[in-house]
Amino acid sequence: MPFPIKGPIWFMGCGNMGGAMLSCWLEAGLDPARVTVIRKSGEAVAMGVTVLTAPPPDGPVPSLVVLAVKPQMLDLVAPALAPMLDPTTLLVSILAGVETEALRRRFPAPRAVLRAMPNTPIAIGRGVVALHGDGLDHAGREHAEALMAPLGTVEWVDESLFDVVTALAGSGPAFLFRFVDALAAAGADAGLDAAQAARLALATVTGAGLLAEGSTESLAALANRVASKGGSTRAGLDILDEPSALKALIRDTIDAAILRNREMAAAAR
Ligand SMILES: NC(=O)C1=CN([C@@H]2O[C@H](COP(=O)(O)OP(=O)(O)OC[C@H]3O[C@@H](n4cnc5c(N)ncnc54)[C@H](OP(=O)(O)O)[C@@H]3O)[C@@H](O)[C@H]2O)C=CC1
Ligand SMILES: O=C(O)[C@@H]1CCC=N1
Repeated sequence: MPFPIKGPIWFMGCGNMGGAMLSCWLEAGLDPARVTVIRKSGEAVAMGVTVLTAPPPDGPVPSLVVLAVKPQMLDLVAPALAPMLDPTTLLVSILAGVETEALRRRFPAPRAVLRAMPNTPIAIGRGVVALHGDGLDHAGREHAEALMAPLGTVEWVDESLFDVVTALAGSGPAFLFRFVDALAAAGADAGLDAAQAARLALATVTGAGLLAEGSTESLAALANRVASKGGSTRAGLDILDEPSALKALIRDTIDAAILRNREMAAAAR
């Protein structure tokens, strides 16, 4: 399938996330000659991609700009970038917390603004990308979905819930990595070799995720398949299922992340 957007494509910032998005798109057939990356270090990205430390002063207006700097850098990069855009530019922002209105104030020209919240597994095309569009018609939404499809699962979310989806899916991989580490550490504390425990914990989580993905059964039913009545898994689940245990811990974790997203949103307003 041809890349869904024609014309020049700029990345403002190309670190963990910008870099992963770009790799996915190049793998999906994007011609690197169409891409300009603007990044502080000027470090090379991929063969054929132009890398600059400031927006190109002349040349064609970009059809697509991906904002992929840290939210705190927004006001540093916006003044030089905004005048280079016109109504035909699709502005995509992956900045946590920063709302459409805050983007529009800094980038008044683009007709369409797309907020996207990816997560790090996009690097292998198995991420989650939550989207909220402003100024997109039906065709524009279809283009946005096609643009993000190589990255993984794409879902539209109302902007009022963007901080929540950022906490759940954007931050989610970090929370899960901690869980896997905790599983491994508990195994090691109980006597397993630490490296072996780490391998087993990761393989268990990967296998369980794939099993759940391919199953029509609920997660509760899948857990019950592991836990025989009166058996050892049930004894462990009884600890996790205490009202003040896992659910409360995860709720506090997600709430803390949501709160921080809201603080960043307020700062950008
Ligand atoms: N990490 C994650 O899991 C997720 C992050 N996000 C969002 O993605 C955005 C980027 O995060 P992430 O990729 O992790 O961050 P990184 O620190 O990896 O990347 C930031 C990029 O910004 C560039 N940059 C910094 N200052 C400037 C400047 N003055 N001019 C131009 N470029 C500059 C850096 O350039 P250089 O590389 O040359 O130093 C780098 O390429 C954030 O807004 C974050 O909220 C969203 C979802 C998930
Ligand atoms: O921690 C952050 O700010 C971003 C948001 C989602 C993942 N990383």
